[in-house]
Amino acid sequence: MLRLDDVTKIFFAGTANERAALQGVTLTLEPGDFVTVIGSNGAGKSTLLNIAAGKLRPETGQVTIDGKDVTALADHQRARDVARVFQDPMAGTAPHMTIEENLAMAYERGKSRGLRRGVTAAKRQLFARELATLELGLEARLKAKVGMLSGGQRQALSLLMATFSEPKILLLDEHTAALDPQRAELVARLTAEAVERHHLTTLMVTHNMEQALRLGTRLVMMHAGRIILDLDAEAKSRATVPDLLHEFEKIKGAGLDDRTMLQ
Ligand SMILES: Nc1ncnc2c1ncn2[C@@H]1O[C@H](COP(=O)(O)OP(=O)(O)OP(=O)(O)O)[C@@H](O)[C@H]1O
Repeated sequence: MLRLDDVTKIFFAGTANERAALQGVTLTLEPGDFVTVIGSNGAGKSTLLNIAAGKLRPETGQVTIDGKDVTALADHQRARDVARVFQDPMAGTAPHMTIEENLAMAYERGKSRGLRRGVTAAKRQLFARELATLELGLEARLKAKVGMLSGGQRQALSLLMATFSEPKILLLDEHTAALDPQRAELVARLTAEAVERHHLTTLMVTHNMEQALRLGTRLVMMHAGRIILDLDAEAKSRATVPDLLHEFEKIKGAGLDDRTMLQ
């Protein structure tokens, strides 16, 4: 469903600030794969998502979605196929619009311009049904402005907006990191349910190794622009946080000095 072939991304090439963010990364996600991505700061995780989303173009390599070469397509040209939830709960929703207007916008995402916009009675019913799955009572607040919601409620809504129109690829960029532990847990549970319910092909970046092991069907570890570990469902189910730390330690050579991995 999603294929990255030998993808390289270099920032400030040929200057003293040159940064090889991705170095020959090859990754294939089959339909329904839910891959969690971990790695130290600057490992290339966000760049990987940006390349998949079309926010960035690779210097070399190819990106394929559902058999179609999309390497040259910008993010808005992939909008029908790719949905994304960011770390910042404010990023995925429009605060001055109501819950139902936000959902209507997401519903129309990537559809042809000729389609009627706005909220019809049928859509309102659909939105209420979808909101009820969040179990946050938002189905009774369809006309509330999104800016009035808490960070956790807003992130749950962002997740719903990204998933209910069933994109081919779902990209989650540390989407629980800015929430308190209880809300992070809720959004993690909602993520697992939505991915399962819609059978979504998903890439999720997280700094939380325990979460990376618990969620998803496959785990990828990155370091210095490369994939250094790729665990399938079976290997992932047996792996522990100390195992992951050990792998990371091995690649870094002299002991673990990146505390951001320790969560
Ligand atoms: N827009 C950019 N311009 C210049 N350099 C960049 C840009 N984006 C990323 N980089 C560099 O590319 C490398 C990979 O960054 P990236 O953000 O992908 O890492 P990451 O694994 O997501 O890190 P973190 O966990 O800290 O978010 C880093 O060296 C970073 O400084």
